[in-house]
Amino acid sequence: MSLTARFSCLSDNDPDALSVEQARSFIRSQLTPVGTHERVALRSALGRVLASDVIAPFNVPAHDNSAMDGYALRHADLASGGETRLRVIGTALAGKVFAGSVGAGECVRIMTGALPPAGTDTVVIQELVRVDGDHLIIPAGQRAGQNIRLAGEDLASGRPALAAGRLIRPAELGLMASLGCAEVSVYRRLRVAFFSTGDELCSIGRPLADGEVYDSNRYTIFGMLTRLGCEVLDLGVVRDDSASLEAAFRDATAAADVVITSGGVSVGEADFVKPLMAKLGEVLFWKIAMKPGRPMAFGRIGGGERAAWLFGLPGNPVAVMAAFYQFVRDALYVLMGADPAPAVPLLPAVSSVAMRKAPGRTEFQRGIVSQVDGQSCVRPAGGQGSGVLRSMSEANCFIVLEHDRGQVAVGDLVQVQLFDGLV
Ligand SMILES: Nc1nc2c(c(=O)[nH]1)N[C@H]1C(S)=C(S)[C@@H](COP(=O)(O)OP(=O)(O)OC[C@H]3O[C@@H](n4cnc5c(N)ncnc54)[C@H](O)[C@@H]3O)O[C@H]1N2
Ligand code: MOO
Repeated sequence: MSLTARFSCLSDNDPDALSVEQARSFIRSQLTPVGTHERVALRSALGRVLASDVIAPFNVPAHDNSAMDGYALRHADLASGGETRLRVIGTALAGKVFAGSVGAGECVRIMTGALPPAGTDTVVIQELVRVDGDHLIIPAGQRAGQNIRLAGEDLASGRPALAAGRLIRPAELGLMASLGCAEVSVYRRLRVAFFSTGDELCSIGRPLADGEVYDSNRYTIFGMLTRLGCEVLDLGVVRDDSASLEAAFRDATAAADVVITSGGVSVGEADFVKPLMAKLGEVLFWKIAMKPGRPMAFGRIGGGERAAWLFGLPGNPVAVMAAFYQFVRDALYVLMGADPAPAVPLLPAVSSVAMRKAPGRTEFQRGIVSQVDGQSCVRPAGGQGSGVLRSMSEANCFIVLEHDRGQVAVGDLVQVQLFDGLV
C-alpha cells in the first residue's frame, strides 16, 4: 500500500480520526512554552504574554478617595432619623490635599477622586442634599463609609496584580501603567514559518494561467498569525515535488518554532506533504472527525535544538481557517506562554433554519448571529463548501455542531463561537 493510501481519510465516519476534543487535548499535552523572555517597553507589550508576575509596589488606589461629587462629613454627626444641618467649611479637590480638619457639625464639599479631609468618613452625593447659604441639609438614611473608595481596594501592595502567563490586552496595559511599570518581562515572540503547496497556485502580482488559482491561504494564515502577535516568515508557494518540499521544510525548521503548511495532506496523486513530514520528523496524527478541516497533520519536524512543531493544514481555504482557529490558535498561545490560553466561549443561539448534520463528526458552519426580539438567533452565512471564502468573510461566527448531534430543526438551540471579541 502506498503512503498516500495509508494516510487516506475517505469515509465520513473514519474510525482512525480523532474527535475534535481528543485532538485538542492531545496537542495540548505535547506542548510547553518556548521559554525565552525579554523586557519590553509597556506599549510594546500589547498582545504579548507576561513572563513573570507583576507585584503591586503600592496600594491602588494609594489613598482613600471619594467615589462621587458631594460632601464629606462625619457619620457620627448625622441624626438617626430626620435631617441634619452641617456647616460647609471648604472644598476638597482631586489632586490637592485639604489642609484643615473637619470638626463636629462641619462638612466639606468634595470632588470625585479627592482625599476625604481628616475627620470625615462618609460622602453624601450632591444630588441628595439642599444648600442653605454656607449650610447643608442632609436627609436621613446615609450609610457610614458610603461613596469612599478605600486604599488598596483595587490592588493591595505586595500582592500579585497580574500573574505570569497573562495575555496583555488594553486593560492589562492600563493596570500596569497604574502601578508605574515602564517595562515588563514578556515571552519572546513566536516565530512561525509557513508555505503553500500545489502546482496550481499562483502568487498574487502575476497573471493567472489556465488551471491556476491565486494563493489565498498564505494571506489568511498571515492575517491570523499577525493578529496573534507572531513573527511571521512567509516562504511562498512550494511546488509539488519532493525535493522542493524537502528544502522548504528544512528552511522553515531552521528558522522557526512552528511550521505551517497548507495543501497536500489529502490522498491526491501529488500529496507529498505528509510522507515527507513523516520522513523529516514525526507525524503524531493527521485525521480529525470534523468538517471542514478533516485532514490535518500535527507533529514535530527536524531534531534536537532545531526541531519545530508542525501543522499540515488542508488546502481548502475555509478548512485552513477552521483548522487554524480550532487547533493552531490554542497551540500557539500555549507556546507563547499564555496560561490559561484565552478560550473562545461557546454561546447558545436559536437556529433560524434547519441544518443537515450527521452524527460522528464536529461541523463548523459559517454563521451570522444576530439579536432578534432580545434573543441570539443564527443562520448559515451562505455556501458551506470548504473552498467558499466569501461565506467565511460574511460570517460573524462559527456554528459549532457537536460530534454526536444529528439534524438541526428550526428553533433548536445550537452553540456559536464569535469571530471577534471586544478587546
Ligand atoms: N478522495 C478524497 N479527496 C479528498 C478528500 C478525501 O478524503 N478523499 N478530502 C477532501 C478534503 S476534506 C480536503 S480539506 C482536501 C484537502 O486536500 P489537500 O490538503 O491535499 O489540499 P489540495 O488538494 O492541495 O487542495 C484542495 C483545494 O484547495 C485549493 N488550495 C490549495 N491550496 C490553496 C491556496 N494556498 N490558496 C487557495 N486555494 C488553495 C486547491 O486548489 C484545491 O481546490 O481534499 C479533499 N479531497
Ligand atoms: O476537511 Mo475538508 O476541509 O472538509 O474541506
